[in-house]
Formats: sequence, C-alpha cells, structure tokens
Amino acid sequence: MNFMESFVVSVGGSMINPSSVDVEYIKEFSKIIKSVDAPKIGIVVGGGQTARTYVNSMKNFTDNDFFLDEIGIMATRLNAKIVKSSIGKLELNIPEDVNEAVKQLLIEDRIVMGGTVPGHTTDTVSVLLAEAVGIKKVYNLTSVDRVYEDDPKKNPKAKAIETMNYKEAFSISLKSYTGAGSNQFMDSVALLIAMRSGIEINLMHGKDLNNFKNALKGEKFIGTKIRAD
Ligand SMILES: Nc1ncnc2c1ncn2[C@@H]1O[C@H](COP(=O)(O)OP(=O)(O)O)[C@@H](O)[C@H]1O
Ligand SMILES: O=c1ccn([C@@H]2O[C@H](COP(=O)(O)OP(=O)(O)O)[C@@H](O)[C@H]2O)c(=O)[nH]1
Repeated sequence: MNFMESFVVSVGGSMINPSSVDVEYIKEFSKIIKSVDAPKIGIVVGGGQTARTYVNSMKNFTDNDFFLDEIGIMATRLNAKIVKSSIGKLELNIPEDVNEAVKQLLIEDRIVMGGTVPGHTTDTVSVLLAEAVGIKKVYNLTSVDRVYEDDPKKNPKAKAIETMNYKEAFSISLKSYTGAGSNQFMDSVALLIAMRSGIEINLMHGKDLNNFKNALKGEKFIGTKIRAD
C-alpha cells in the first residue's frame, strides 16, 4: 500500500483480546501493517479482557488505583508481546516507556508497546509516542464506530460526530470519566497532548479493517476525526 506518512496506531484491547486472544484478528491486522510502506509505524496495544479480569479480581484486595493500573499495564504488555510476535522482531523487548520506544523506533521501522506508567491508558501512550517522534497522525482502533455526543452504549439515541475539535472531544470524554477503568472513547490526557502538539486523531471501529485501510490511504472512512479546526 502506497502510504508515505509515519503514524501511530492505538489498538484497543477489546480488538486483540475481547474475551480471549483473537489470533485471526491479529493476523489480519499484521497483514495490513506489513503491506503499508509508511517510514515509521508505532503500534500501541491495550489490555482488553485480561486487564479487566485482573483489575477486577485485584479490587477484592485493594482499591488503590495506582496498583490497579499497574496490573492493567502488565496485561497491555502481554497483549503487545503477542502482537509483536506477528509483526516485529521478538528479540527486541516491549518498550516500558516512551523514551525506550523512541530509541527502538530510530532503529526499527515498526515497534509494538503497551502501557507505561499508572494514571492514563494506552491512548495517552500512543499520543505521547507520536509527540516524541514528531508524528502528526494517530489512528485509534476501538469498540465503537465513531465518537457520539453521549456514550452510545448507555444512550442509543446519541448522535454520532464525524469531525470535531480537541476541546469538544475533551468535554465529551470527561463526561464518562469515572477513575481507573473508565469507559471513555479516549482518555482525556491523550486529548490534551494531541491538542498541544496538533496531532490528528482518527477514531474508528477496529474490527472493520477494510475501513482502517481506507483511512490509511486517505480515503473516506467511517469514523471520527479529531483535530484543531
Ligand atoms: N461519547 C462517546 N462516544 C463513543 N464511545 C463512548 C463515548 N463515551 C463513552 N464511550 C465508550 O467508550 C468505549 C471505548 O471502547 P473500549 O471498550 O474502552 O475499547 P478499547 O479501550 O479497547 O478501545 C466504548 O465502550 C463506549 O461505550
Ligand atoms: O500507560 C498505561 C496504560 C494502561 N494503564 C492501565 O491499564 C489498563 C488497560 O489499558 P487500556 O485501558 O489502554 O486498555 P484497553 O481499554 O484498550 O483494553 C488501563 O485502564 C489502566 O488501568 C496504565 O495505568 N498506564
């Protein structure tokens, strides 16, 4: 696929690991990544069901969000390792922070990572990675097809939004913030980082990989674009 611009893609854990590891999905996703000739691609993977299971089990013993986040991060790295086994060189570790990821990206053209530190989600990691290497485009593959004015799973009548600016996205995201494990389309910190560095976010349903391909090719796609104007 002829696509010259470097990008970061944040793959929701709900795609990789909805209830168990979705091997077929990982194969299809990897095929697309391998077919793209963008100079650099950063892939950031979420925790999915493994994160939920471990965080919820641990809640029987502690309500400390810092430590709950830590176990969530472990799950993201587990998922990152399996995605990496289908895309990149397994000899290279999963980067544990953005600096390490940047170093790997200087050497390798494709890198895979999960979470970094407590306090945010892999959405923020993906935008920070983009910011650090000067990438201006982030794709967010998630479990909803667009951003809506309200959480569509709670309010099925909510209106979908095709294009919005960072501030609008921030206020909608904040509405569904409930602390660790919040059910947001993207975490609010990620949107602030994107805003300060003018990083465009393209959110779409991750299961429709043809739609993702269209978005990569700069063609029309079903999703929401978040940018400055
Ligand atoms: N305004 C909104 N628009 C779209 N999705 C929203 C909104 N508010 C909350 N959500 C929720 O955001 C979640 C995003 O996907 P999520 O299940 O966290 O997947 P992942 O983190 O794996 O990408 C969905 O469950 C959706 O219900
Ligand atoms: O840099 C990170 C990435 C993840 N997490 C924790 O790990 C969980 C799972 O990550 P994420 O929400 O990104 O996964 P997904 O929702 O895509 O399954 C989050 O809810 C956080 O608790 C974290 O603390 N720091």
